[in-house]
Amino acid sequence: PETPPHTRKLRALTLFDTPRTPKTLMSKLKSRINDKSKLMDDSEDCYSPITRRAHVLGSNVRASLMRASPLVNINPFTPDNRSVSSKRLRTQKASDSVLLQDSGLDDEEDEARPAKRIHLRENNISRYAQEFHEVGKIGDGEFGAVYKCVNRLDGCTYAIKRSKQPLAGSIDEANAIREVCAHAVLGKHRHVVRYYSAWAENDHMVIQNEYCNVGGSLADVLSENQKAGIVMSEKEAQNVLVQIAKGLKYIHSQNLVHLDIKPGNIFICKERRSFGSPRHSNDENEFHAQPENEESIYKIGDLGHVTCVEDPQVEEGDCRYLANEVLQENFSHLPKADVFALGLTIYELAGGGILPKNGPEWHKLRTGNLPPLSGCSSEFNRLLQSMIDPSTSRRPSAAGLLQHPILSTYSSKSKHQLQKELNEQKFQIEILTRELENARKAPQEQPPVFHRESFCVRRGGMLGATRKLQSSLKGGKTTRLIGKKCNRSMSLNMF
Ligand SMILES: Nc1ncnc2c1ncn2[C@@H]1O[C@H](COP(=O)(O)OP(=O)(O)OP(=O)(O)O)[C@@H](O)[C@H]1O
Ligand SMILES: [Mg+2]
Repeated sequence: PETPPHTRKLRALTLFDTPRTPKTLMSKLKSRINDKSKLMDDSEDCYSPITRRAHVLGSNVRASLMRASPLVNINPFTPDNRSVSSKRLRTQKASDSVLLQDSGLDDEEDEARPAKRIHLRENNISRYAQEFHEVGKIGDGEFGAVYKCVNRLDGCTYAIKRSKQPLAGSIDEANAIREVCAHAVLGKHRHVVRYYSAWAENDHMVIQNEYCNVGGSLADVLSENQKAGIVMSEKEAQNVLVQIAKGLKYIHSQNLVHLDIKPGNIFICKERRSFGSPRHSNDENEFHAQPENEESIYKIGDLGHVTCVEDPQVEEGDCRYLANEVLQENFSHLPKADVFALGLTIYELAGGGILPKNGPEWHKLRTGNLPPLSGCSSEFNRLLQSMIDPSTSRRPSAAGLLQHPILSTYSSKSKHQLQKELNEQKFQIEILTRELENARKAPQEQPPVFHRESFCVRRGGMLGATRKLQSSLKGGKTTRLIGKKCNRSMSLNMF
């Protein structure tokens, strides 16, 4: 290998039969040792950063800080708080005297606010049993167990992740809070698992997430395929690659990185193909056998390792997918470490076999030496090879991957799909035109009535027609929009 890993780390790597890297193991060990002492003086721990700062600021400022800072955690991943934390980083480097002269109370207050203010045990509201009906366990990870649950009130199904160990005061607590913060910031993308809420019960973190209805991860698909002697087709592997690259592109656009991309952290949803869906079933791009009206949506989950690009707090992920530069503690190109992990994930799915946790095979992969997949095209093999290139500058970015010629068919709509969508829109326009004619002919005192379809078309770009309809609404007398004179089957959700 070009850059041999640190020998101490290398030795430790071979000692444990676990995908966790030595750094993770050591930090866990340390946290357990520290746990007892932290538990003994919890209140001081909670406020110690404030107290420390307050000594510098004087008693008046201390009093204001205690009054002004609400007891809430600070999400380190929101853009506002990221700028505060990088500011904090800069000011830490400056001398204390300069800091005191330059800062007003507001700045001092921002800097003095610790990221973690509420400890899990202070938030012990029992919700799980009260609010959810547990259907069954759907997964088990290093950190937590995941249950399929139905919310008693809204009747919807969720995946609820509960930490295995009591967390208060441990490093796992910080990680759990990090996972929640990351979810709260990133939960708005089709290819990232959606977050609903989080709370603590008996020192355990509980996270309520979107339930990915296949009820497992790509690791489960992989092991089932391996048992059955099946290998995922190149087209399906490309489909997974595109979807996860889209999720990563979004995460990276927020200046965050996942750092634990692997089949076990990619969850699957089967969705009905919606009206105007970009996927299509009857053309040459169909990639696998599943009912025509269903498609697989792959989502990035398990955000327990997410960190900021600018001020990274790196907790290494599974060592089988770990880029060498991260092991070497070079954190200057972290998004490319996600691309590396994705490359090996896809390689494994497409028949590359079980990945090594250490040893010469592990190092060989880190030199960019990827044995070609026999069932796949040379172009696809080359693409995977580039994703694990030892040079981060030669590795494509997540956004760059989506531009790759062999993947572009998955990233854009086909001619067939565009034609289909155009026909659907023409049909909707025709319906709206007729309704508009009828509305013009109708007697003045009758309020205009819109079908649900009208609304759909308005959203589809029928601005002119809508303006006419709006003006006919304004011009009329004050009318009851919903009720007495309206046909019950009509809908008026227009504005
Ligand atoms: N939202 C979800 N929908 C469906 N299944 C899920 C969901 N979240 C988790 N699972 C299942 O639970 C398993 C463990 O979840 P997750 O990876 O979040 O836990 P973890 O303890 O953080 O894992 P790790 O060992 O990677 O640290 C997953 O591999 C998956 O099978
Ligand atoms: Mg996981």
